[in-house]
Amino acid sequence: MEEKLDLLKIREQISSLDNQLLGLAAKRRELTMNVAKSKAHIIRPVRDQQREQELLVKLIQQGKALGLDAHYVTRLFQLIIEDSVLNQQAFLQELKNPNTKTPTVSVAFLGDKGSYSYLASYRYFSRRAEEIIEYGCASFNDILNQVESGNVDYGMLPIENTSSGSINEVYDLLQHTNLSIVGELSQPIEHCLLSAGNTSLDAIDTIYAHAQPVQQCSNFLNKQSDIRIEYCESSADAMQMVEKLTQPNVAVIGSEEGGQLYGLQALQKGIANQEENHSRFILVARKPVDVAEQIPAKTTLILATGQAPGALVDCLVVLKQYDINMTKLESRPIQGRPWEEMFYIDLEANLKSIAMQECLTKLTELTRFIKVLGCYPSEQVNPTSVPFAALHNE
Ligand SMILES: C=C(O[C@@H]1C=C(C(=O)O)C=C[C@H]1O)C(=O)O
Repeated sequence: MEEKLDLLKIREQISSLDNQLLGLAAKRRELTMNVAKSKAHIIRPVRDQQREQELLVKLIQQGKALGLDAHYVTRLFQLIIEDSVLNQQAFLQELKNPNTKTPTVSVAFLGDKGSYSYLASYRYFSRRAEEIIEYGCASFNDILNQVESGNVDYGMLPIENTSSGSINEVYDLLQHTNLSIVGELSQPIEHCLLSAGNTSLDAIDTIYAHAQPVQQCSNFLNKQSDIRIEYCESSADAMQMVEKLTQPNVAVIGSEEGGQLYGLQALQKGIANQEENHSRFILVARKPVDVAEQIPAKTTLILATGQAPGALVDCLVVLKQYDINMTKLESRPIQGRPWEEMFYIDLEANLKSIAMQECLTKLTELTRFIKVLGCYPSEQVNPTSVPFAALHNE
């Protein structure tokens, strides 16, 4: 009895401390927003990795004195710093594009509540809007139509995945749209096998899923004998189906978080081929945005070269001349022109920079067709590493 009372008391103390930690995290966030305001005036980059490293080394030392291990302190503060950087970026981006700041945004995404695109939309706008008007669509094409027609403000589209690669259908649609890419988001995709009610993996003979998760979980699926795959238009459709059927022999591939919206439970977690399974999403809108100078920017181009030897190399040499790093190069066939390719290129550059403008002029001379799909803030915040000595007591 005494032990039980003690447990309650200790838990109360823990909860009270957790609440204080949250209060401190909120205060820290407020201070970093003041830092962002100062950077807006003096035009300094949001990221200062030297300051981050100094901060981490000091915190590791202070943590050690309190009995906290170096890896724990590092991970904790890398997460806090990532949040700080992304919030500062969102703030400066709004300052640069005041017309895009609205408390309510309407977003088109694939599927219904609980789809991966739905979760990505909420995550992206959590720092940027107070309310989302959801617009679930049946296809990628429909998402673009909804934005193009002015029915919704934004469209969220998956573009690539660390297991299954590029999403070709989205690349092909981008060739013909007038929309601009205005943002990106990388989201961990944690596939689970979900079911309605009590059942076991052995009892499952039918799995409902979208084609992308099926590809990304092929190793797990190949190991299951006598399983039938029922393809659905989105993971949300698949989850709705399994919720409706409520049978012990059916399951669905989806996220645990999304499955909760349909009362589904995880029979098995982490079923993707790669443990680190991430998808990159792009956000499209009718008007392009300018990226604040303090933020690392990406520019996406599509271009077609002539059929001459080394034509693509000539374009890449121009990038080298202007010291512009390319983070992705993808090629897709051009409809009606057999064996000719359209190249999609992601560059680490701000479209408004002198280097990028000069580079574009040169590329235009070298290509048959060139179009800027958009310039947007890079959301990739690679954690600052700490020196080996700081981590290992030296
Ligand atoms: C808050 C700042 O901006 C960024 C975030 C940091 C943080 O959250 O501690 C540290 C350095 C910068 O990368 C700053 O420059 O001080």
